[in-house]
Amino acid sequence: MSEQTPSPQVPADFDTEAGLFAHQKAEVLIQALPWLRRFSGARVVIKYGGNAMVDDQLKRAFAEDVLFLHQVGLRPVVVHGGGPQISSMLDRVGLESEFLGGLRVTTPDVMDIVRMVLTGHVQRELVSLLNADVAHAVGLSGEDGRLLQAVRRPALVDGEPTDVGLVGDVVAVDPQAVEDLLDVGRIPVVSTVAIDLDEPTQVLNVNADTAAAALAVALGATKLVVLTDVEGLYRSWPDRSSLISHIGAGELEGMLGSLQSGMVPKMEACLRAVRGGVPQAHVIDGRQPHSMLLEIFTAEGVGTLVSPDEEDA
Ligand SMILES: Nc1ncnc2c1ncn2[C@@H]1O[C@H](COP(=O)(O)OP(=O)(O)O)[C@@H](O)[C@H]1O
Ligand SMILES: CC(=O)N[C@@H](CCC(=O)OP(=O)(O)O)C(=O)O
Repeated sequence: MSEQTPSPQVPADFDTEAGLFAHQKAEVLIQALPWLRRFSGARVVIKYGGNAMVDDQLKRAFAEDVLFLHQVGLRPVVVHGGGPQISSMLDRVGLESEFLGGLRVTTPDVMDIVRMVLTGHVQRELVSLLNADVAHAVGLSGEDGRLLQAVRRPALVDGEPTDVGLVGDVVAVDPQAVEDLLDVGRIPVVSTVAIDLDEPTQVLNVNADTAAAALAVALGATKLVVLTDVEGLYRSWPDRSSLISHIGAGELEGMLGSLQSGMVPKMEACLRAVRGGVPQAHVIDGRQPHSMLLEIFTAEGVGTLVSPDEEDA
């Protein structure tokens, strides 16, 4: 039997898996250098939405990106969602999933499931993926060290405040538990279950986007990156030609009233972050493998960048 030889059409310095020549690989690395310098030591809060956790391969690519950031000297903090995962578990146990004004109606039974799915399932899975080779990641809930403190809030339905049960707004953050982990080189993975400031043994269900923004502000993060299941913010959703690559806080504030569904808390979160002193907030497509690396290490970036207006800066 004759030995297999590489096809003569493929040059020796071409990596077919990467689709790059050796000199192109070197170029990619060189181009990343200014960004590596700029973000060395920077805290980056990454919000990983439940809708972006589409399949195992994408989740692994997400973990690789976080580990890459950590390895090259950034300090990533992962805040995860899990809305679809909560809905699916509620369905399995025969409880209803109801949303009012974008917030889940959260009875005590639903709250038990929210806490169980976020801290016991989604967080554990992400921590395991991040620790597959080296033990860097540690999971915590907003309850730990009173990290996320919330007060109960109603939903707005046709402008009317409507009770949605055990749902809160994060009004205060004690970032010490996260700081402690960062100080010893860990990657914190945060589930967004908050404590009720008015009744500290009670827990509240909070939107993961707004919790991530509050944490980014409290940590003095350099960036908030929100991964979701669209390319970014569209000016006239669902017109795919209307993707906004850069928007200032003032203009975004003017747009908030016209946004729909999941984009409302996401863009409110970006606004809250930049108005709270985070220099850049991004919404990027979590369905694209390695979108986070493209956003952080290329001049073009990807998705939608929200920056503070001059007066906020
Ligand atoms: N202007 C807009 N631009 C982009 N997406 C929008 C817009 N308005 C509404 N959406 C919807 O918001 C969704 C993202 O929010 P959501 O489903 O809550 O994501 P996640 O689970 O990642 O938090 C998109 O998939 C899209 O259907
Ligand atoms: C109050 C409220 O609605 N909380 C959300 C929390 C999870 C979340 O925000 O997850 P995503 O980021 O995947 O949307 C919920 O129960 O679905």
